[in-house]
Amino acid sequence: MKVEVKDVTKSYRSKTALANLTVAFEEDKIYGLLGRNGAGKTTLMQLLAGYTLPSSGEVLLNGETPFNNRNILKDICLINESENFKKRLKIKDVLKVASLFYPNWSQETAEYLLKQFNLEPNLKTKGLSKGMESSVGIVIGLASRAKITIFDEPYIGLDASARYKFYDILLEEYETYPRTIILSTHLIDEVSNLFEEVVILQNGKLLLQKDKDELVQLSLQVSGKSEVVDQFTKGKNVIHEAEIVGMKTVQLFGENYSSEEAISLGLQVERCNVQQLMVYLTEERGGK
Ligand SMILES: Nc1ncnc2c1ncn2[C@@H]1O[C@H](COP(=O)(O)OP(=O)(O)OP(=O)(O)O)[C@@H](O)[C@H]1O
Repeated sequence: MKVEVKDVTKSYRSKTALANLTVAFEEDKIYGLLGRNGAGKTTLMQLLAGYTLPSSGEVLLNGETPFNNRNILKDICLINESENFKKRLKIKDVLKVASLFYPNWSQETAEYLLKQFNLEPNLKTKGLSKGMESSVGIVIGLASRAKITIFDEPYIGLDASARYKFYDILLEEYETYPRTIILSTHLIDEVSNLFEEVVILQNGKLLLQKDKDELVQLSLQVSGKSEVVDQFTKGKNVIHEAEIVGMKTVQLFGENYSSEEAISLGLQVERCNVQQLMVYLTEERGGK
């Protein structure tokens, strides 16, 4: 399913959450949707899932607007950080309701995942811990097999081992039944291995959209004696630097910087990771 966001602005009274945003998502890819607090990620995901309408511009899924469009919404599943299940229902009833909504629903996957997350289907959702609620959301998201599955910080309250279980199962599921997965997260280090493409929002605008490996290849981190580092980085696009007692570490971004020259100068060289790039590229001091 083709996802196009065309020149979308979304305002809440005086606040502009998204400003003339144009971005597209391809079929069957895992996207990392990243950005600082308030960058507009949740707003974008809610627009994609038809929860709300843009103030201007268009959100199109296979050429149709998702808002109030059952034909399209059956293929989109958005799991939020705070899923509000009807408290009277048992877990199995919540899953039943979801299964009626999503035509590709896999009951087998749902049952497998319940076991993986140690969820007893007869438990009422009323008494669930935060982590268990998150697990139910994850079960729904994965078992829906919706063509577009969106997770907005889905693991609040999940401990590290449950989160790693989620990442493993997500990848397994994706390999068996490819779909478009959009993952918004602040735990970038944990999740970035899953991303094929990275979309970074900043102040409601698109800062960059790139293949994850290409993104990392465009970066270079060099460390060593300050004067040698300065000699190497002169004229290059520095996105961050830190200096302690005559030693400097500098991150560069924007070109396929050759590591050979830096190594020949005796500098230590490595690529930046996605988390570093998100943080440094969105620093308000304009990158420097
Ligand atoms: N319902 C709303 N009413 C008023 N302002 C809102 C509303 N929803 C979002 N905003 C504002 O729009 C901006 C973008 O918010 P959004 O939740 O989309 O960002 P985000 O990137 O998901 O942030 P976070 O990482 O903190 O969850 C923020 O300034 C937020 O305060």
